Amino acid sequence: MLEIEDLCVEVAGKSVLDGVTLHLPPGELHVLLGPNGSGKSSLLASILGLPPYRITRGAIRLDGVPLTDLPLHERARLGIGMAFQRPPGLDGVSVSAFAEALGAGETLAREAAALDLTDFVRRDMNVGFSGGEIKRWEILKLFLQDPRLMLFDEPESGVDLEHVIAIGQAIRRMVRSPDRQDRPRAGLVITHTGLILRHVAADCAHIVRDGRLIHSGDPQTLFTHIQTHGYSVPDAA
Ligand SMILES: Nc1ncnc2c1ncn2[C@@H]1O[C@H](COP(=O)(O)OP(=O)(O)OP(=O)(O)O)[C@@H](O)[C@H]1O
Repeated sequence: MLEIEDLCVEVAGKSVLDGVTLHLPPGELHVLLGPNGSGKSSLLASILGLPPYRITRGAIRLDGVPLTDLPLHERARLGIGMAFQRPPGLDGVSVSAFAEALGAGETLAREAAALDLTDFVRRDMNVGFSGGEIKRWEILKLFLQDPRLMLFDEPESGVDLEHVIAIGQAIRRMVRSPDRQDRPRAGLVITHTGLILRHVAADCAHIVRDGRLIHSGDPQTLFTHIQTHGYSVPDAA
């Protein structure tokens, strides 16, 4: 599904990713762990094609299709979607109008209830939403967009414990189910707190440090290791 090979990325003249290789098979959910400023969000932004991240070496492929020269809108058309950490408010674009434009009215009714957002459907997207409400809406937005490759930037940060369960279950439901064309999905989740790990049944975790992917392994084992030893390579700890 997603293949990242030897990826090097610069932003504002500074190297933020240095030789990252990561393979995400169809149907799987992987987790990115790492200290602040290590390059996790830069990796998601580079997959989606957000400016100002500049790929200087390496490749990103979705089902064998090279992405590195494609603009953001073409990557979105190929089926890449992201739940953003700090999305802007969109005055004049209501949640229900957005869903209708995507032909996803039924999905909105069903998933808004699951994410406790039923009362939000007439409101403008992210306008006046609290921090936790934004996080839930970003998950619901992905249900409406129906991407194949789902990127989640800290989906549970600032979310109360009850809604972390709803978000985790929604992520699991989305990633484990096929898209509307019956194709398998895959997901990549950034987490600091690890709370989401209890609910998403991740297949693999990767530690990113100083722009490098330094270790991959079982998510719960790596998270327990980090809580005790920090973001070191487990074998060397
Ligand atoms: N637009 C930008 N301009 C300048 N520096 C940037 C820009 N975007 C990212 N960086 C820098 O790149 C480095 C990696 O940032 P990134 O957001 O990818 O880290 P992160 O691992 O997601 O961190 P956190 O856990 O704090 O969210 C940081 O030092 C950051 O300041």
